[in-house]
Amino acid sequence: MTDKLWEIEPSGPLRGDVTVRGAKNAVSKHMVAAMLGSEPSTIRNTPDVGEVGITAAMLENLGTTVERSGDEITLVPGDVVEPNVPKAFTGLNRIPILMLGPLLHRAGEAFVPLVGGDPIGRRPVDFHVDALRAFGAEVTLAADGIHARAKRLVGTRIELPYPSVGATETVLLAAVLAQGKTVIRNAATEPEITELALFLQRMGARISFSPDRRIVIEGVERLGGAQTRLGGDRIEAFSYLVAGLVTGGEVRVHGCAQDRLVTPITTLARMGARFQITDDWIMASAPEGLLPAAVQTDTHPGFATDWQTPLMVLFTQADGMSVLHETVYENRLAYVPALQSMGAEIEVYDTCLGGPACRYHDTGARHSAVVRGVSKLRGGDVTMPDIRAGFSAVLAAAVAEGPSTLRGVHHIERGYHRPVEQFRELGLNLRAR
Ligand SMILES: CC(=O)N[C@H]1[C@@H](OP(=O)(O)OP(=O)(O)OC[C@H]2O[C@@H](n3ccc(=O)[nH]c3=O)[C@H](O)[C@@H]2O)O[C@H](CO)[C@@H](O)[C@@H]1O
Ligand SMILES: C=C(OP(=O)(O)O)C(=O)O
Repeated sequence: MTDKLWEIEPSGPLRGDVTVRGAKNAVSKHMVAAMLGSEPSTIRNTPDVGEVGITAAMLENLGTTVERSGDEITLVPGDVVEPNVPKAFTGLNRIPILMLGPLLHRAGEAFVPLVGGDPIGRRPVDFHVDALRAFGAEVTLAADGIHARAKRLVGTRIELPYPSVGATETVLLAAVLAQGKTVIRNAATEPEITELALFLQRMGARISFSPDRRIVIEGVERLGGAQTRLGGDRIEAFSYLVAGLVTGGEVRVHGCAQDRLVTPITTLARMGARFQITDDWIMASAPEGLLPAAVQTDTHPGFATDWQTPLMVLFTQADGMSVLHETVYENRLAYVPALQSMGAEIEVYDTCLGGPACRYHDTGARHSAVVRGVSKLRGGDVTMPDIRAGFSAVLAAAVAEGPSTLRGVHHIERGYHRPVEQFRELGLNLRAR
């Protein structure tokens, strides 16, 4: 495949305003939830990203009508539901696995092809499969995907081995129309989970959050439609704040509430960033330079794994040795060689540095990094391996001396809202070809 490429010239400090919309993952998951309703649903503040097109095409194939108008998406569930997600969608994103529960409710059977998403670890779907079996579904794993069948899902008790975001969503989407009560223990608590649960509650679901990562769902007979406006993408918001800091500039991010960024704002403040925060925007600058830090990624409310890649580039510009311990995905540091090729002084280790041992100690996975700053980065010719690593490559190119060529731009376009326009507005000398 010939992919688009971006050419980036040194541009100096990035300054200005960026507005973020709902997150790519949140939009897709609300679209899947809308399949459960017997009336239309509308989602507002949706971004222009490749992910939405992929999910919309899947839903259209299953019999849901998807209408887009500006930042609004309306979903009209069809009377007849096609239970098979076409194999043409194999590997395009991770959303099909979330469709199993809704398809079982609507059609009594389902097939979803193998899911993809970013190549940042093994990313098995065993928690999803085990959960659906606990609801009484007959699930068969095939070489090309997953088949499932169930006359009626029945509420159950599920303890997730790890607070997986996707598996928690699978359980929510299966439980809301299941017969009886479902209790999820060790559930994920990311803001996207809350946002999805609120949407389902508007559709008529009975969901309560209990202490200690427990969610209780009482199944109902029918869900209606709902309308919502998505909260701003916390990954994108953080990434643009870092774009300002790493280049010695100052970016003001609109559209993402402070409560979605509590942990990383404090991380950046400890590194020397100064913040101005209002109800409408957040702005960060570091006029006196940046200090190093030790950060460990974690489930919410910890420091999210998706914030890790821009932080790594920021570490290269902090004055001293920083440490990063990635505990969510075993292979999320796979992009480091690209930064090294641009002059970043980063060493990766298979031990758990800068925090307690995680699931990956003793596995040989190279999931910790030590970063020496301040490094002079030089322009490079880099292929983006995934969405968040793609953004980090843009940041490295923005800081580098000399021009850079970035390939694999479709990764960024899968999830960032109009990135070329946003970066150009901030003053980045970016040519898209
Ligand atoms: C489409 C989407 O929403 N993607 C997000 C979602 O991914 P996703 O939902 O795929 O991530 P999970 O929270 O499920 O994964 C967390 C960990 O659990 C493991 N696991 C998960 C499920 C399973 O059945 N078995 C298993 O072992 C994964 O390999 C990983 O090590 O949450 C991640 C963690 O916040 C984010 O980085 C992704 O951007
Ligand atoms: C890992 C991500 O996405 P996905 O799960 O869709 O691969 C991400 O958004 O950072």
